[in-house]
This record gives sequence, structure tokens and C-alpha cells, in this order.
Amino acid sequence: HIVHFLCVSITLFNSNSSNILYEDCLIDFNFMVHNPWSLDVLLLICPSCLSSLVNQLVQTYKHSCSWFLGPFYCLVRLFHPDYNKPLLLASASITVKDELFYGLMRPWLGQGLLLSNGERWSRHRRLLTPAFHFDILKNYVVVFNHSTDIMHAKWRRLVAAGQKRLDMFDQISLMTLDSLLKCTFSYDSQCQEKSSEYITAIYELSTLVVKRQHYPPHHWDWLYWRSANGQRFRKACSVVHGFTTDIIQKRRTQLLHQGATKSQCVSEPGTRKKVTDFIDVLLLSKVGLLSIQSIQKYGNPMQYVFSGHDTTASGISWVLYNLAAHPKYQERCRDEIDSLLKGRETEEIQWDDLTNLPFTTMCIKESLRLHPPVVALSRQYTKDMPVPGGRTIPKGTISLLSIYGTHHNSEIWPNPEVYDPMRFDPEKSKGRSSYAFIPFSAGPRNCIGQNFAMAEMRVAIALTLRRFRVSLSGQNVRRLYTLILRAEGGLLLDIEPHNPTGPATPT
Ligand code: HEM
Repeated sequence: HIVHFLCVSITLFNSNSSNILYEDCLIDFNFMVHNPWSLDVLLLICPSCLSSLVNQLVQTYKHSCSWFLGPFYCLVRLFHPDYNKPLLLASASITVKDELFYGLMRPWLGQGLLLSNGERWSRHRRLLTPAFHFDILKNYVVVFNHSTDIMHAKWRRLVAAGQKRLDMFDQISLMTLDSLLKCTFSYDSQCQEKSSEYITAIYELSTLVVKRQHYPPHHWDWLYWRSANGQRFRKACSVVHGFTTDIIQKRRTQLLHQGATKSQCVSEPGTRKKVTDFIDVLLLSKVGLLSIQSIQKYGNPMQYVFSGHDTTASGISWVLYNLAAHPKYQERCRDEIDSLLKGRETEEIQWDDLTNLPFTTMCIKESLRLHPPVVALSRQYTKDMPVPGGRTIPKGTISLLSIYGTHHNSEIWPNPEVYDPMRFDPEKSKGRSSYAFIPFSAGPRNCIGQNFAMAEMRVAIALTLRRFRVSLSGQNVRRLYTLILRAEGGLLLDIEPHNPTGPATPT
């Protein structure tokens, strides 16, 4: 690590050898020259410059390019569907999630689905797939409505108190955390109304992982665990792990008393049999009720909360931002939602309604293209990987599949910076590669929660537009690459209550 640290410094200070990576980050390069001993100069990836850096790279290299981080790491960055395809479709047995990017999350998230590889991953994925069955997801729509209602009640109180400018990320990530904890752990955290040690710990961990990622000396465990941040990380981990173990223990005892079996987990398609939730699917394996130790072998279940709440919150926040920036699309979505709910006694969005919001869904997809919550995937392969043009990515090379880059590639998406929901009109989508739009990744390691996320996004967007108008706050919004795509300084939007013609009060 020390050698790498020095080599990275040399690379950074030698502008000739770093012309690709730092073309767009010259501001930081100047900063480095003036502060040669500041450890901050080793911020390899300047989060707020990175999105424009990737834009620039995509414009120059339409398919792929490579980066050298010191002499040790060669990264291949891919931005084209034809290049993404063979890598995304590679079997799990030769695909490895590399440690440079994912390893830092391991002390928190353990060896679960998100971070495991090979046979362990396959077993785990088979175990969890039933937890995302449509018959289970259907029941979550009630929860999505309810969590959104709680958020809107809070917004109304804030507006009444004179505060109409809100940071969407703050508001929406609490809402998605609330609903995810209810859906996955049957746990009502009330996190939208009151703060808790556990919620604070989750926030702390997300922030500390990003800080560590951007500070190479802390990639070295020995140093990190002795640092103040390392100790904060350890403390937050023990709060989160203690919390989940407790919830699982309680649910396990309940199931034990009820004599529950696996057959109760998933209802038969089309029937209304008892449906248990995610934690039950995890606990009730085909060999019977799993022990806490066996559950932990599958990794900390907390990772589903992590993978699910911040990503969905980023997705919803950027949709609202794009609709605030394009009032005509906002109005068109609102008309669609108003006519869907017309004549109903309640404002609840139901499962069957989700397929009846075609324009709103196009707006959501276009936002996921322009502002994908997960900006890149990182992989290593245990075999040489052939890509188009007779080229090969040598085995072991870190391959960054740039979701952001692919979605901003002008070869695939003309005028990529323009927000145009009509790109997702079924007629216009014909003939487009399935690997051109990959917010949820693709292939065997795609996002297991994508239907969950799309359902929650549609419910939250529909109810928000039904009850509020959103407009830009006038603040300059700059994309910020962290573990997920955020906005520098928060995503501030102005909200104004809107009274639809139908019933105005949430159920
Ligand atoms: C808009 C919301 C979401 C987006 C954009 C998103 C995106 C992604 C992406 C790109 C991956 C691949 C990551 C990689 O290979 O490194 C992924 C994996 C995953 N996601 Fe999501 N996700 C979202 C919501 C959710 C939700 C709601 C859940 C759970 C409730 C979830 C659970 C997971 C899990 C467990 C994996 C690992 C799957 C595997 O490796 O087999 N995600 N997600």
C-alpha cells in the first residue's frame, strides 16, 4: 500500500502520464501542486468532477478506455452496450466483484448477495429469489403508500411553518428506509418522525465508506482501524449488527412458536394465501428454520436495506428534479395520475395501477438514464474476456462498466444531456440494445430488487405529483458521485401543495 501510495503520487504529479484521468480535474491538480503534502491531494476520484470527467471520456472514447492508477492497477472503463454485453452475461463462476471497490463495504455488509462470488453467490441468490416474487411485492404497495403519506404529512407541516424548500435526498431517503424496514424486517422504525441510534449508524456507515474509498491510505486496514474514522466505523457496525441480530432473533422466536414452514413463504400465483415477508423467506429455508449463525453465513441482511434504500431514494429524487426542470412533463404526469384516480374514494395507488401509468414510467426511466443511482459496476474475471473488435480484456483486469457513461454515450443516445422521456416510447425503443439502458445492471448479477424499486418509485412519484407541485430552487445542481449518485450540497427543490379535484386526504 505504501508503494502504491507513492506511485499514485508520482502519477498525479506527472501531468503527462495522467492526461486522461486528470484532463477534467485540473483544478484539483493545481490544488495538489500547491498543497503537495496534503493527504487530500490523493483523492484519486474527485466525486464532483467525476461525472463531467466521464462525459468527456465518453465523448472522446466511444467504447472504452483504460486508466492507470500507479503502475499496479490498470482499469478498463467501458461505455458501450456491445462491450458491456459479454461482461454482464459472463457466468457467475468466472465473475468476481473486485476488492478495490467492494472490499471496503465488507466489514459492514458481510458476505451477502451483493458482495459474494461464485458458488456461494449462486446458492444465496437461489435462496432469496422467492423473496422478490410478485406475490410478495404486491403486498408492499400498501407500505409504499403509507410511507409516502407519512412523508407528505411532514411536508405539509413544514410548508405550513413557512419552509417550502426541501432537500429531496434527506426527505426521500428516510421515506425509503422506513418502507424498506417495514417490508423486509416487518419493523416499524418510525424513522421519518424521530431519530434513532440505529438510523444514525446507517448514515454514518454510508458516509464513512465513501470517505475511505476516496482516501487511499485508509485502504490499508492496519492504518484504518487505528484511525478515528475506523473506530467510528467499527462502532456504527456494531450498532447495526446488534440491531439486525435482535430483529431476526425476535422474528425467529415468533416463527418457532407458530411452527411456520417454508410452504407458507410464497403464495401460489393467483391465490390469496398467507404471504410472509422477506425476513421469513430468509429464515425459512428448505431445510427448516435457519439458526442466527446460518443466516449470518449468508451475510448480514442489512445489505438489502443498504442496497435498496439509498438507491431508490436517489432514483426518486432525480425524477422529481427532472420533472421540476420540465414543468410540461410534470403536468402531463399529473394529468395521467389524476385521471387514474378520478372518481375513487381514496388516493391509494394499487398494484394494478402501476401498469396504467405509461407516461410517468417513461419519465422515471429517462431519469434513471440521465441520473443513474448506481454509476458504475466493477468486476474482475478469472478468464481473458473477448470484447468486440477482436480485443481481449486480460484476466484479472479491473473492469469498470460505466452505467453513467453508457447512458451518456452519444452513439446510442443522441443529445444525451437532454431529458426526453419520449426516448422510452415503445416505438422508439425498438432495436435498441438491451445493454444500452442498465440502471439495474443486467445478466445473472442484475439487481434482485428492481421490481421492488420500480414499484416504489411509481407509487412515490404518483402520490407526490398528485399532492404537490415541484419547482427548481434556482440553486445550481452538480452531480456528485458517491456510492450512489447524489447532488453536491443536496438536491433542493421548492414544493407547493396542490389540491387535486378528487379527495385530498391520504388514507
Ligand atoms: C432505483 C433503485 C435501485 C437501483 C438503481 C439498483 C441498482 C443495482 C445495481 C446496478 C446492481 C448491481 C450491482 C453490482 O453488480 O455491483 C444492484 C444489485 C443489487 N441490488 Fe439493487 N438497485 C436498486 C434498488 C434495490 C432494492 C430496492 C433492493 C432490495 C430491496 C436491491 C437489492 C440489490 C441486491 C441484493 C443486489 C445484489 C444482487 C446480486 O449480486 O445478485 N436493489 N442494484
